[in-house]
Amino acid sequence: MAAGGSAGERGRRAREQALELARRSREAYRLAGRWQAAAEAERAVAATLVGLTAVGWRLLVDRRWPGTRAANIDMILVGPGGVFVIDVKRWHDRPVVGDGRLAAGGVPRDEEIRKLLAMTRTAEEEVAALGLSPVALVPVMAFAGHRLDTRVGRVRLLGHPDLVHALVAEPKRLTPALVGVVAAHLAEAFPAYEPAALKEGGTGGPGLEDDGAALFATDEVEKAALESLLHAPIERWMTFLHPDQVAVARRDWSGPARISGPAGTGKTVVGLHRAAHLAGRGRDRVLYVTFVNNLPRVQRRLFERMAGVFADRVEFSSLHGWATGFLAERGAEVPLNAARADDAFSRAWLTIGRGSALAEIDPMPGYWREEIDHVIKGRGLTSLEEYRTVARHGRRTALQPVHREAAWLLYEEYELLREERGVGDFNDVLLAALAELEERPADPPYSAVIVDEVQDLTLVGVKLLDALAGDGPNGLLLIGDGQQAVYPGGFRLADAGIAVKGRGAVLRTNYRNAAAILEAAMDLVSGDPFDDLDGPSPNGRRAVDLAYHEGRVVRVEAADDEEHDRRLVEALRALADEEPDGSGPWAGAVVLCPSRREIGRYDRLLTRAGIPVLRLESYDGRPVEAVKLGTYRRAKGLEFKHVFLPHHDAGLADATAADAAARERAELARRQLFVAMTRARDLLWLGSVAADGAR
Ligand SMILES: Nc1ncnc2c1ncn2[C@@H]1O[C@H](COP(=O)(O)OP(=O)(O)OP(=O)(O)O)[C@@H](O)[C@H]1O
Repeated sequence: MAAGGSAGERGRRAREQALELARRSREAYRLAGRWQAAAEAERAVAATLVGLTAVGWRLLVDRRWPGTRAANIDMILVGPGGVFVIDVKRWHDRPVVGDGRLAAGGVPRDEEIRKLLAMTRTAEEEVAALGLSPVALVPVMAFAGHRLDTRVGRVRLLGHPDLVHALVAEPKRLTPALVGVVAAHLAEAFPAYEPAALKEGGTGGPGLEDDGAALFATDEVEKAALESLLHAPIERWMTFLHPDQVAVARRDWSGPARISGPAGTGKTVVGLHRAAHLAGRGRDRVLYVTFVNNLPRVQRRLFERMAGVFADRVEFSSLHGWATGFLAERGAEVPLNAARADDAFSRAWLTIGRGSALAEIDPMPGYWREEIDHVIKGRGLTSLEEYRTVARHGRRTALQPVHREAAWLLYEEYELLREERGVGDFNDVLLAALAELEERPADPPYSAVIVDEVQDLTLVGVKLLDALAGDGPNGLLLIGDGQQAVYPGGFRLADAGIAVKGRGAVLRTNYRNAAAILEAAMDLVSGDPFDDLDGPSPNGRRAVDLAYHEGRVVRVEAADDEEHDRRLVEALRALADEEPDGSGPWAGAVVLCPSRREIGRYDRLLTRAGIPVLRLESYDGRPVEAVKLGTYRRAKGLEFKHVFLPHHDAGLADATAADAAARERAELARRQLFVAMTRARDLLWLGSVAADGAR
């Protein structure tokens, strides 16, 4: 067929489509005219919005607000961008927003905002049963006779002429099928208003000039719909969760609360939705804290995509980052210098530790450094008397009084040498922040503090965040899983004086890992008891449901290091053939190593092989066409499509060791490897070298 012929055909189809849209819009406009009860302004707005129904949106007009006798919701519009709860205003005076408040003609109009938010919450409750998160609902105040595009908190304020463009430009959340489902559900929950109860409105249909307006609206709809195609759809969980997850995200807790559950069960996802929910309710900010440094960056980015409107109300920070900033504000900085503090410890070990009773239990200094970091300083102990009797949760060695005395002496020597050097360690930062906060509360306070990966915090860290949040309703939320603790030595919430009884939720469906991957990871730790903040758990085999998806575990046993590394590079290169969607072979891949020592080696190996590398320290969750590289600890809370663990079993060598310190080390190594393995969604590559060929 000649080219001109097909262009002619396309032109004919475009004209037909335009005519169809114009016809539907005119019909819709006539229909709008029949809403006798609606005020003129509402009809005009409805007539504009109804044009969107030609491109798959659903519009519900003048609906009853359940639970009230006379109140109505002007409009509920459901489209790709979510659910818009619309209140139409015809104000003579121009609406003005200042300092987060709405006014017109010098009169505050906050009450109108409050009413619209209450309506939106009712709609939220209704769609929560479908698993729709509150972030997908947008309260909109539409102003007839004004031009406007701004916000008060989560409420969008739009002039009538600005409506369509703004609503269509919202990022896509719902597929056409979901639009239908959600709209049908809302139509049932919010029945059409009974005519008897309606106020009198205009009677006639639109005049001729209005017909023109309707045609213009159609053009606008087409243009806006086209523009919306430019917005990539965001992930499903950013809008739809399991209804139980939505319930947890929206739950009212009368005091500190806790979300737990095994790896990959959506704890962070629920935490992020809860942050959005709480940010939408109050004027104060929400603090979202984790232990790992780079995780807040990734979480902030996810949150911005999921609930951008609240981005300035939720602060994402690492615990130490927050504490450092707080101390700086107070002019009470701690001269943190980890390297010089390490040096102070090494000296203390040489002079006091090495020759003491401690060497009977573990002759290596690492164990005792952890004892100081996680038990003595981590719990904020201030006297040997306290240390003598403290329960060392999570540590497997039984210390006799002589060992506790020796450990305390080592601690005192370390403190002395550290202070002589005029430097602080990470614990000093938290201790100073806690002391500062106890003396003078933070101002302005946060309405809520959400702590993710709480199992990795020290007792002092948790006390600090508890002091910051207070014990009011919905103030403190602790999210975590003791099975994934990657640091030794834990605590019980009771030690921090935090009571969460009756305020807990446990998530049990793993949405991340393919079955084979989860099975392999679970096998590794199923025999290990672990501590889970409110008490010990006898073994590591836990009941988890799986949201099915395909994936595999590849085990490679090489004869020597050289072969091992060669096969790693081959496996990474092979990804290039497996990515049919053109997203690039390496964007979803990570190579993880047990400690920093191995990182340089793999960086060089991959770079030499021409594979681009991005260290996890610099990763912020954005898709980058490079293999990510980092330690098991750095990978906390993250997930990747393909996870490669070279020499994955090298650290498990003393798994059968007889003495308690070695057993504890082996247990910790298994837990760290477990965390690394459960980062994998579709492919887990486990490299090892036959015993006689190992490095
Ligand atoms: N309702 C859901 N529907 C689909 N996917 C979901 C749902 N909830 C969570 N997910 C997916 O499960 C993955 C794991 O979620 P998340 O990271 O919140 O789990 P987690 O419990 O915090 O994991 P971990 O403790 O291992 O860090 C997320 O990538 C998300 O894509």
